[in-house]
Amino acid sequence: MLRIAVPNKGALSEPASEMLQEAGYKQRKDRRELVLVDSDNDVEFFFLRPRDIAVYVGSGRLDIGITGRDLLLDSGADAEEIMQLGFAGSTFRYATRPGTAREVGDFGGMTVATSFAGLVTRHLDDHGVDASVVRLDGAVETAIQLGVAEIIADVVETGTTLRNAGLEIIGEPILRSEAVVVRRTGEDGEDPKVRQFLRRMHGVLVARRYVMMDYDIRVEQVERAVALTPGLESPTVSPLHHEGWVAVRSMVPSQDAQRIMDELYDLGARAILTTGIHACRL
Ligand SMILES: Nc1ncnc2c1ncn2[C@@H]1O[C@H](COP(=O)(O)OP(=O)(O)OP(=O)(O)O)[C@@H](O)[C@H]1O
Ligand SMILES: O=P(O)(O)OC[C@H]1O[C@H](OP(=O)(O)OP(=O)(O)O)[C@H](O)[C@@H]1O
Ligand SMILES: [Mg+2]
Repeated sequence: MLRIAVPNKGALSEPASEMLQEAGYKQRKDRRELVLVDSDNDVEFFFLRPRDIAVYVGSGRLDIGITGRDLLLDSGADAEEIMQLGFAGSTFRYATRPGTAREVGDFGGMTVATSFAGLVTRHLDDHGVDASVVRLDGAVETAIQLGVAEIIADVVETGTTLRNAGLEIIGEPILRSEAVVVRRTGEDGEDPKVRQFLRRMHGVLVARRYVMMDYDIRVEQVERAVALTPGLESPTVSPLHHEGWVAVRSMVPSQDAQRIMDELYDLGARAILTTGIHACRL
């Protein structure tokens, strides 16, 4: 049975469970459930604190886990990223009150407050900066107001939290993060259960990002139309009863679908339809 760690709280929890559900796995109905066996799929889910997931996986107690890249790197656990999941995207950045510092090189002798002490300590060392790091559990923005630190390092999505606290971002992102699947470093990449899990998750990503597009077009225009809808491998072109016309079927990125429909229409395509993809294996 494949043993998978899933975030039980926070920004990663709901989107991770939604994605697993779309991939056909059973998910918990009650947030207090800690372990869930999905015997149909031969999988056991362990709902754990996001910060602890890389530690469990790195210790070899669990096969794989879903966590944030920032949490994985902060943990220093013996685990590595094997797939990007495209949600909980954020940057990890330094911020301070205007006028305090302009770049990491100015932090010498100052104190940096963060919930990601591992990441920050490493980043300061890499830049040869001698600053102290104070580890806090969350809401680190307030550390500056209360005089605990001059600088903070925290997760930034829209930047609203920092703006509301009167802080400004300093320098380039320390890293760009998103939800990822992790596995113990150097584990066998060919484990069929893990491969199947990753294929299912990849199927969800593709189903979310693409729609199926169908249209009818005159034979003379097929090449130009197909250039607009090349699909992932090659579009299906079938004869129509109406002579001189063909039907084309192809996957297109959802975000481009309306523009492509307009362009196909201008080429003379008609009966242009898009339908959602429920699930897929490529
Ligand atoms: N606003 C956000 N947008 C995108 N990702 C976020 C956001 N806040 C946190 N994350 C991501 O969620 C993970 C942190 O999860 P964690 O549960 O520890 O914090 P949280 O979501 O802020 O919950 P908590 O309420 O416990 O602080 C990290 O990978 C982080 O990058
Ligand atoms: O850039 P923004 O869109 O404002 O989002 C980023 C904020 O969201 C998270 O905080 P959360 O609300 O989870 O509170 P926390 O500090 O207690 O973790 C994160 O820690 C940042 O503070
Ligand atoms: Mg938080």
